[in-house]
Amino acid sequence: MVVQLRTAPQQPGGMSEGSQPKVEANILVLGAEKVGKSALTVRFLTRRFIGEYGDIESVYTHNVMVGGRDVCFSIWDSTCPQAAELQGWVSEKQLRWADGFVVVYSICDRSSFHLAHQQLQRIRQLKRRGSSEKAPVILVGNKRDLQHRRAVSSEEGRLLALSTNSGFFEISAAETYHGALVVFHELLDLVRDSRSSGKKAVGIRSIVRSMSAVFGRRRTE
Ligand SMILES: Nc1nc2c(ncn2[C@@H]2O[C@H](COP(=O)(O)OP(=O)(O)OP(=O)(O)O)[C@@H](O)[C@H]2O)c(=O)[nH]1
Repeated sequence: MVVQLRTAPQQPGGMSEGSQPKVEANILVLGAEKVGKSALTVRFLTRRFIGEYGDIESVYTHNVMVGGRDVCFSIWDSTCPQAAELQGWVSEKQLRWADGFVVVYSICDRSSFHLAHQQLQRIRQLKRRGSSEKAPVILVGNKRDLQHRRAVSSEEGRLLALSTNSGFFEISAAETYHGALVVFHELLDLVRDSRSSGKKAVGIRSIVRSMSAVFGRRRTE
């Protein structure tokens, strides 16, 4: 079951105050069990770290101003399947729903890093509908405050992000709000970039289509 939660009242209509269209972004938060997916999400939504979180899968709707633009985030805080053979799995439904992905591992848990790798590969296999662009992804190494229990080096995280064309941050959802903020804002930038390059590609495709339609017609005349 996925619960829908709203953290701030939504404005009616799709336009923000300055008559700029509202930006909407569906963000899927993935990762192994207990890596801090909910802690990261709740930190971003409320600025708070509450320590213990339920294991109910939730989609939060959150309206916020980013760089003067009205943004509506829908954030799906997913749960990791219990069965070992399903753990790297990301469903078709999730992949199609999301405009961008946050893949979280714990720097203290090497198996969560392996799982993050599998999930990144699965996301990368997806050819996005209507776009040749890669899906925007941020890889997050969480629990940076637990340096004495570190099992995954920053370098390994950075290399994995580089090899999968993802952004990368190490953060502590427990210690600061800033890390969570940067993750979601950076991902929003990537989503917007990918949409505008998608539009350019569609624009070029439609020019090519019109030209071939014209030439095609001439050939048959
Ligand atoms: N020290 C430390 N603990 C953290 C941090 N983030 C989360 N935790 C703790 O890690 C545990 C799991 O956090 P959750 O946010 O519930 O993790 P999750 O990935 O959503 O868990 P599931 O949905 O049950 O898989 C909790 O006890 C949190 O308090 C962090 O940055 N540092």
